[in-house]
Amino acid sequence: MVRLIMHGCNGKMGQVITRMVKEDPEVEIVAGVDKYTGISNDYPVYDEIGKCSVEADALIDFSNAAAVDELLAYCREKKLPVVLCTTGLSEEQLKKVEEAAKETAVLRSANMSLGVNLLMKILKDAARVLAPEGFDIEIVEKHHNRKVDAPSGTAIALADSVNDALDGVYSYTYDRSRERKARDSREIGISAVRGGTIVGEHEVIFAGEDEVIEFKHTAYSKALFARGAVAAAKYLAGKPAGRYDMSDVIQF
Ligand SMILES: NC(=O)c1ccc[n+]([C@@H]2O[C@H](COP(=O)([O-])OP(=O)(O)OC[C@H]3O[C@@H](n4cnc5c(N)ncnc54)[C@H](O)[C@@H]3O)[C@@H](O)[C@H]2O)c1
Ligand SMILES: O=C(O)C1=N[C@H](C(=O)O)CCC1
Repeated sequence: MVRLIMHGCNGKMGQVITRMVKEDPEVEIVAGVDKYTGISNDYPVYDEIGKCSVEADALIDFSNAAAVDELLAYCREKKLPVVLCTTGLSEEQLKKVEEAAKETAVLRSANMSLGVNLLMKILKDAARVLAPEGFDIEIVEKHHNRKVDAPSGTAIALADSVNDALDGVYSYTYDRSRERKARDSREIGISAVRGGTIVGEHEVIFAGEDEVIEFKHTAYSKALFARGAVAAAKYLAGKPAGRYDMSDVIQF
């Protein structure tokens, strides 16, 4: 049995995971952490990570970027493997993720779904063929009206995946309204749409002369991300310190 701490347990993802884990005989949530304590769960809930002294094998985090520094310090100190799913982390926080991974197992992924992780792999091949042929690359993402970070972590991860395949020479453009000039050939445009209850859509567009190729992933339910996060926690429990990602968990 893998014992989990659910960080952000009373948020949307935390509650989807809470329900999912009840049906899974291989995992158990032994404690939750959330600064909002107005929901009753069948495990103890602490309003700050530092107050939780419950023994666990792994921690899943779906919270808020502002909570991540304290969380990383906790996981480092306890040598607790952490599945970090919160998006919108700053450059400084990403460095702290690397530091934490020297002392405990850290799996950070902006998107826990099979489809997006496969898409990242496929995009590398597409980019290597299409970019030298002059195709422009644009990413459009759509999410629900409660999302606080933009662009999505997934959109940035998709752009990084493409850029890695192109020797990292592309820059990212998030806003075209400030300058009146045509796009540079070595840029990836990233646009964010927010509205209603859209769970998550990502389109990567390669636009060339007289032809356009589009790759699209649509998430229809948050259960998709929850399944990936629980699988990641099972994988990470007992692993040595280091950086892991979803390609370690998902066998393509
Ligand atoms: N990696 C993925 O596949 C994936 C999928 C969905 C969402 N996300 C990301 O996960 C995060 C959470 O998403 P959500 O839809 O569940 O959001 P949400 O706002 O519904 O839930 C976040 C929860 O975290 C709690 N929280 C905030 N600050 C806290 C703190 N300091 N300590 C403890 N708890 C704190 C909030 O009270 C809230 O209950 C976002 O960053 C989102 O982008 C990632
Ligand atoms: O609902 C969210 O918030 C999501 N966030 C992730 C992101 O920023 O990429 C993954 C999709 C859902």
